[in-house]
Order: sequence, then C-alpha cells, then structure tokens
Amino acid sequence: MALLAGLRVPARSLLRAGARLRDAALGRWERAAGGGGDGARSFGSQRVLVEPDAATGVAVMKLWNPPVNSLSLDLLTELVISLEKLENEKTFRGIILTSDLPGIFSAGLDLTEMCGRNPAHYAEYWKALQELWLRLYQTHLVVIAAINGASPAGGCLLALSCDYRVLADNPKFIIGLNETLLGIVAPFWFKDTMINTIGHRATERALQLGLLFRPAEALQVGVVDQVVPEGQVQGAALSAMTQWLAIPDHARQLTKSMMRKATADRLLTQREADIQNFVSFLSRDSIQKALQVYLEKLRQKKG
Ligand SMILES: CCCCC/C=C\C/C=C\CCC/C=C/C(=O)SCCNC(=O)CCNC(=O)[C@H](O)C(C)(C)COP(=O)(O)OP(=O)(O)OC[C@H]1O[C@@H](n2cnc3c(N)ncnc32)[C@H](O)[C@@H]1OP(=O)(O)O
Repeated sequence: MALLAGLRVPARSLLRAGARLRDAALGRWERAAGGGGDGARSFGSQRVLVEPDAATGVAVMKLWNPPVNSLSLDLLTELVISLEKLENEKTFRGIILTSDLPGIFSAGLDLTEMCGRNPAHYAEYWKALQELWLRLYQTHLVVIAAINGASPAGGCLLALSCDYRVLADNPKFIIGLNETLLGIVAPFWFKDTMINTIGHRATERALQLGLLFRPAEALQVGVVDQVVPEGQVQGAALSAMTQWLAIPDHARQLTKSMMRKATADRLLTQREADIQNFVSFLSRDSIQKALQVYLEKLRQKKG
C-alpha cells in the first residue's frame, strides 16, 4: 500500500494495478483482447502490456511501471522478453510503443538502480539496458513510438531507437537527453542514436546543454517526426504504421539493418568494456553524490 500511496493515478488504474499484480504473482497473465474477434490475445507481464491485433499484424506495447515508468531492471527485462516474443510470432510486423501511465512516457533510467548499490548490481543493470537497446534498435519489426508523456534521458533513448516518433502536443511532454543536468554523461551509444536521428551539430548542442525539448522544438530539431493533439497520438502512430507496412518487409528490413548495423556493432564489439566503464563511472563518490542530490530534489519537489 505504501508503494501505491504516492501515485497520482485514478482509482480505475489502481484497481487495474491490483489485478495485474495479482495475476503477475500467478505468473504471466493473459486476457482476451477487447472485441478483437480474430483470436489475438493480449499478453504481457507485470510492467508491459501487449495488445496484439493479428488482423493488422500490429501490437500495441504499453509501459506500466508507476509512478513514472522509470526503466528499472525488472522493466528492462520484461521489455526484452515481450519484444522477443513478438519478433518470434510470424504474424507480427509492427509495434506501437507507448505508455499506460497518464502524462509520462518514461522518466528514463531508474535512478534508484544507480544509487547506493554495489558494482555487481550496476553491471547487471547496465547489461540489461544494453540488451534492450540492441534488441529495440535492431529489431526487424517496425517500431513506432506514440509518445504520450514526458520522455527525458533513457525515455528519449527508447523513443530514438524506434523507426518513427509521434509526440502528443503538451508543453509538459519534454523529450531529450538531459544527462549533463544530472552531472552524468550520455554513453557513446546514446549519443550515436541521437546523431543518427538529428545530426552531429544538433546532438552536440543538445547533449552538452542537456536540452529537454517541448513538442514544437522537438519537431523542429527532428527529435520527433510528428506532433499531434493529445488523445490522437496512438491513432496517428497507427496511421503512420500503414505507410511503413506498405513497404515489402525484406526490402525495408535490409535497409534498416544497413542503416543501423554499424552503430549497434560499435557497442557489440565493446560491451564488456562499456559495462566496466559504467560501473567505474558510477562508483565515483562525486557521481553518487550528484545523483543523490538530484534524486532528493525530485523527491522534495512535492513537499
Ligand atoms: C568520459 C567518461 C564517460 C563515461 C560514461 C560512462 C557511463 C555513463 C554513465 C552514466 C550514464 C547514465 C545515463 C542515464 C540516463 C538516464 O535516463 S538518468 C534518468 C534521467 N531522468 C530524469 O532526469 C527524469 C527525472 N524525473 C522527472 O523529471 C520527473 O519525475 C518527470 C518524469 C518529468 C515526471 O514529473 P512528475 O509527474 O511531476 O513526477 P515526480 O517528479 O513527482 O516523480 C514522481 C516520483 O518518481 C520518482 N522519479 C522520477 N524520476 C525518476 C527516475 N528516473 N528514477 C527513479 N525515480 C524517479 C520521483 O523521485 C518521485 O518519487 P517519490 O514519489 O517522491 O518517492
């Protein structure tokens, strides 16, 4: 109950949360997809709900990790499993990645996974993040981000790793790689993913200043491809998906691989070194202190 006490979610969501937690305790849950009639069933885990539509070959994947969809170790693991499952189902060609929490797409990496833990935990956490990025960035499926909330840092990385981004038009829905504001540094593969999306100069400025873009600026700089009124984001993502799925799979997939392989390979060839780098960076007293101060500021915001 204490965990739920701080959440700003409606009673309906709390009931749904209760049901999910119960079902998760029993193992992976399944329920019939509402009115689908095509035999497709929703599936998922505690923190990732997947609503597949076998008729269109598109699955909507919703993040649900209250209060802010921070990328905890559990969420990272569940995302990888859900992605792998969809990749292995031959009927699916596309994913809409979105959030099931009002106003938040993802708050990025879970700061509580990076503060006051031991080096083995940092290593495990970083490996899980690498795993998710490598899979999402290189998946043969079309992935469109329907960004229905704030999306800083790791949340922005998730969106940038998709093939196309639609952002809901609300000034609170900021997006960007703001690591420097926390006193930390975006790793090279975050930087590369952004360069591949908006170019070198715009990335250099965005990263050094830790810029968090509002929707109009995000569109202008190219961090997102489309801005639509709130409430239309999923519909717009589905419309965009039609265009992507009109292309023969083999041609689109080979092109995606041609565009992204070198970037992914750069991490693949130095995964272990990247983990060690992260662990030693995070283990510095000054970095731990900076993260603790930032986390404390977030916690006191409400007080
Ligand atoms: C040359 C050497 C190079 C070496 C490089 C090597 C390695 C690189 C090293 C490190 C790289 C790390 C990369 C990091 C990436 C990240 O993603 S870090 C996380 C960045 N995220 C943020 O800055 C977002 C912070 N959150 C917010 O701004 C807001 O929470 C919000 C998302 C805009 C939502 O605002 P609001 O709706 O008002 O909610 P609250 O702020 O009230 O938050 C509610 C509770 O959630 C907690 N929380 C928020 N964000 C996080 C988070 N990211 N992790 C964990 N917890 C979070 C917040 O504290 C509140 O908690 P309480 O309810 O008060 O307990």
